[in-house]
Amino acid sequence: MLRIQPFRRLWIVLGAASFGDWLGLLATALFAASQVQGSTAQGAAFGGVTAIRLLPALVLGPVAGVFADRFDRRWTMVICDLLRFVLFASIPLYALSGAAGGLVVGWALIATFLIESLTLLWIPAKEAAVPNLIPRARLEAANQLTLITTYGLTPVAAAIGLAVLDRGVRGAVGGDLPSWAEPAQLALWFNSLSRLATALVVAFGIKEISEAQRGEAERAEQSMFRQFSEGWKYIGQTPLVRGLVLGIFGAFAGGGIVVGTAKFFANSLGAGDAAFSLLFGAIFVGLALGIGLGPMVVKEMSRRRWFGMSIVLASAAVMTLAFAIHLSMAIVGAVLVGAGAGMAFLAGTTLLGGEVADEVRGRVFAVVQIGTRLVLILAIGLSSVLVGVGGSRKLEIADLGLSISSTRLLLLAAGAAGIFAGISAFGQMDDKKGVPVLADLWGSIRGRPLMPAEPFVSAGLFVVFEGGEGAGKSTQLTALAERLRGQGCDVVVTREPGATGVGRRIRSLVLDTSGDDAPSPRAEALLYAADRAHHVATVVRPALVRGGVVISDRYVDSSLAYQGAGRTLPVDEVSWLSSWATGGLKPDLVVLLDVEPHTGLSRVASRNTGTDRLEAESIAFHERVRYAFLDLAAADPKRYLVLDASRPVDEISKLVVRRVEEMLGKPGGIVHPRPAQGPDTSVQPELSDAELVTMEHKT
Ligand SMILES: Nc1ncnc2c1ncn2[C@@H]1O[C@H](COP(=O)(O)OP(=O)(O)O)[C@@H](O)[C@H]1O
Ligand SMILES: Cc1cn([C@H]2C[C@H](O)[C@@H](COP(=O)(O)OP(=O)(O)O)O2)c(=O)[nH]c1=O
Repeated sequence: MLRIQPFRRLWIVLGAASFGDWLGLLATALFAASQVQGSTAQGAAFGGVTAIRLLPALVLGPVAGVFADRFDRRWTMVICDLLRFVLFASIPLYALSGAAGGLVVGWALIATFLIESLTLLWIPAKEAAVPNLIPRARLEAANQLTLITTYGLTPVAAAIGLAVLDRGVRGAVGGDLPSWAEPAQLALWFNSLSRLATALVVAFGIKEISEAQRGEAERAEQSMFRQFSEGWKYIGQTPLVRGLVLGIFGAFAGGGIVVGTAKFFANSLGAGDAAFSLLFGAIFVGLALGIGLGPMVVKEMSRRRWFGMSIVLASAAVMTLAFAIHLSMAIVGAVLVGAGAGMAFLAGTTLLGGEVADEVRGRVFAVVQIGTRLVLILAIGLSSVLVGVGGSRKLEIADLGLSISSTRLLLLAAGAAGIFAGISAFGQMDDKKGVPVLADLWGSIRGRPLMPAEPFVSAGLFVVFEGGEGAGKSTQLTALAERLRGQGCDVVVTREPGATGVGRRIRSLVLDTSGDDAPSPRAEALLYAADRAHHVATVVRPALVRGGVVISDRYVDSSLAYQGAGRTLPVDEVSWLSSWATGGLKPDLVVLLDVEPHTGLSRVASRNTGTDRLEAESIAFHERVRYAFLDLAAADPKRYLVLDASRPVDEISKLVVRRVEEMLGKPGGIVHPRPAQGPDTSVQPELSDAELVTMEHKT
């Protein structure tokens, strides 16, 4: 990642800036703690600072994103940072000037307000710019790096730095610090300088930010108000963005409730302040695990699905907290809450960056940023109030001796609400509709995510004949086709391999070769799959769409039996390959003509057409093939008609015809099987421009 120069530069300066921010936060906290006594006063101080941090969001929030989309993002960032440089430095400078304490505090509050306002303009510009600096496929890794730096490395470094600084300086000067060297002051100096550095680096070192920003012309044309309303329209009308926003807000509301109730929750476990810190630590460990290891676990899973699932995981973990009766349970729950939240955070940021078009990205990020602040603070505030009001009351459930505290009820409710938000977000943005969720998750973890079935509506009937050599497939197939044609059906008779031009060439590659020329087992499997892919795309699907009856001599099961059982390739891999080739198309009916290999092979021999490469295999090979077919039929009996192929031709064909006519005659038609699933070919779907941005530009 760091080999991409503009990104590297941005990462370094942002790391430094984030270090400064954390330093400032910690130092301010230290400072505040030493200044005020008692929980009420601390609460008031907290409230005051919170209000100051919230106010800019309310005032500036609506336009912050328009700024990032309308103006050059590089200059937006540079100007904001230069102003922040001045503002940060002004606080300790003013203090040094010897002004009265009250005035210094007053100016600190005003400067904080201004700095926060600038931050609100700066963040959407930065967030919207980053995706343009990196290839889409690397965006997730970039986000991982940034999130770990911002929430993992720098806060720890800041805490250590502050402790060392404090001790070191105090030790050196023998206890009494000159005022300029107080940690809070030093943090402000550092902050100020890091902002200057960021401004310079962005201005001179990352010109790419301006170059990559598109939509120059229309930015100037549209009025700001128009851009503002279009941004909202885009968010409201694009299911992906709607889902993301909903999910992120849900997650933050849940997180807020957890934070708001944490103190009481620790008490309800009968553990003290140490438990409180442990639980918080556990959440952080979980966050780090989720962000650091999440992508490795789910591998190629659809990021849209991962996002929804992570929110459900975090919320379910919040619910388990409600039932935790022991600290150890609560810690496991807290790790899971963190892991789910971390994964959702990573997936969400990556989706926002990668799938929201450049022109509106700033506005979308602004809404997310400001919305999350509001939701978080509301949730923390409301839940602390609720817990405070209801905390003392405990409902004793009869003889069980269980008690329900309002803390736990709140956690339960938060978890339930989060699950609801996760599921609705999932539904809004699912890019693999119809693919079972748990199977997809399991497949992804094993490195083989399932594939969404190709959109396709079959109006016809797809019948496949399977069986060993000489079982009588061609004979029966011809009989069935004649019968149906006689009834006026649109019948397409086809076969694998070799029904198409491409297929005929593949067929001769795979069957007419021998010795050193013969394809190896894996090559053979791929050749059959290639034939099948082309066959399905050009013959089978079009006929089915038209409403025809397609009758095929062999299909997927032959690969499973011959290449899987016969050649002993892993059957699930062969199956996966076939469903990739066919886009998941399954037959409506498989007629399996079961025959002893001896019988079948002797019929073929008496046909006197010579033997192909597979017919020439050993009897043991053909035995394996036969039992593989029978196993497949046993696993899905409804879809198979297994017939004893040693019976006379007419007897067999009567049974086949009866079954097919039954299927065709049923009012309501045929119940098509659910498509088979194979590998996911659309991991991060490259959306077309039309999907990417659905804003019309009417003049
Ligand atoms: N039920 C049956 N009983 C006896 N012989 C059969 C039967 N079905 C087919 N045959 C004969 O067996 C040979 C192979 O049949 P064919 O339909 O070509 O099998 P496949 O297509 O499965 O290889 C042909 O000569 C055919 O006439
Ligand atoms: C479709 C398919 C066929 N085969 C083999 C089975 C057959 O031996 C051969 C060709 O099948 P087929 O055309 O049915 O030959 P025949 O008319 O002699 O029965 O290809 C596979 O091994 N895998 C496959 O996926």
